[in-house]
Amino acid sequence: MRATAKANTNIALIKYWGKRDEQLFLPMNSNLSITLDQFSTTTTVHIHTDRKEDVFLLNGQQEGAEETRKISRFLDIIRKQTGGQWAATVDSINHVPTAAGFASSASGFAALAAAATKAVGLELSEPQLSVLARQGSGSACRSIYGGFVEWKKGERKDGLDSHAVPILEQNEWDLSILSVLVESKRKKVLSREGMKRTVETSPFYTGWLEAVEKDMQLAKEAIFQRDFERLGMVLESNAMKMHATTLGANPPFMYWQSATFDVMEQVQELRMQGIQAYFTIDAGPNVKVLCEPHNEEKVCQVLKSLPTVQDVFICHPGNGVSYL
Ligand SMILES: O=C(O)C[C@@](O)(CF)CCOP(=O)(O)OP(=O)(O)O
Repeated sequence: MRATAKANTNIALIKYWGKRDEQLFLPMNSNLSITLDQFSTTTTVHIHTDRKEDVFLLNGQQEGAEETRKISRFLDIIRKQTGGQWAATVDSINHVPTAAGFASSASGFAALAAAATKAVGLELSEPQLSVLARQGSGSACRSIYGGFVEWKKGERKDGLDSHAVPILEQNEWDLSILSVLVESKRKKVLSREGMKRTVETSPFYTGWLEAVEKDMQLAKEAIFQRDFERLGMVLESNAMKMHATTLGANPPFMYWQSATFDVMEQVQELRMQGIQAYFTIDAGPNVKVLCEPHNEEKVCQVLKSLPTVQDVFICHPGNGVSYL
């Protein structure tokens, strides 16, 4: 038995930042993303009943014990549902620009959830698939759907109501998402560690939780009204608030590096010139700049001209998980 699935990565516009349950990957707040049409993972899962050990191949190379254990822990969730004794060979290819600092855990676990359940004949609904992908990496639950996606935080302790739901299909509103790769000087604090430390030690975290629900409401209204300026203002403000929380953590940390500031300032300069562009930043120095398609070339050319920008990748809203 085998199956292949493809999932695109996604960019959060309203951030998932903090867990209320570390084991089940349950978020403190609802959040919102755009699934991209680039940066995908294609995963093939082969099922073996004559073997006990899982094998994990990433971009053609067999991964070591630590990475394979993460995959096995995830597959154990499915094994518990199917009951059967089986092992898997997981063969994943990440289609992300080489040396690009873009997280592929979102597309990786979404593709794995889809391919593995298909391979063992476990028919899940999209919400159930999203609940499963979430347990690999929280943001992966959003990549099950395309376009604009909301991850509802849910209230249940078992997390069955904490999954993504589609807000707008990718062909209902075209935007340009420019992924800006900047020089990266130091090892970043991984998002899982970053949000844990922030929740546990930052006095600014309660302010984040008070503000994010309002940001969600404003962002959804702007999306339904196709109001790019209003969406841009709230997504940029939300990213700033998320990163502000890390400054109050103990020990404090900051994801931004000098090149990050160069891009932020350039985006604000573009707005001074009347070009609507807004930025968001995740757990690293790279910046994602959003603009309307008619400004895409101009914004891309200006960003590429910055000496500390290494590359710019143009994306648009993409589709959800698919089976090949
Ligand atoms: O994507 C967002 O909403 C915001 C972030 O990217 C900001 F950095 C966090 C993503 O966290 P993820 O990698 O999903 O964590 P996991 O559940 O611990 O695997």
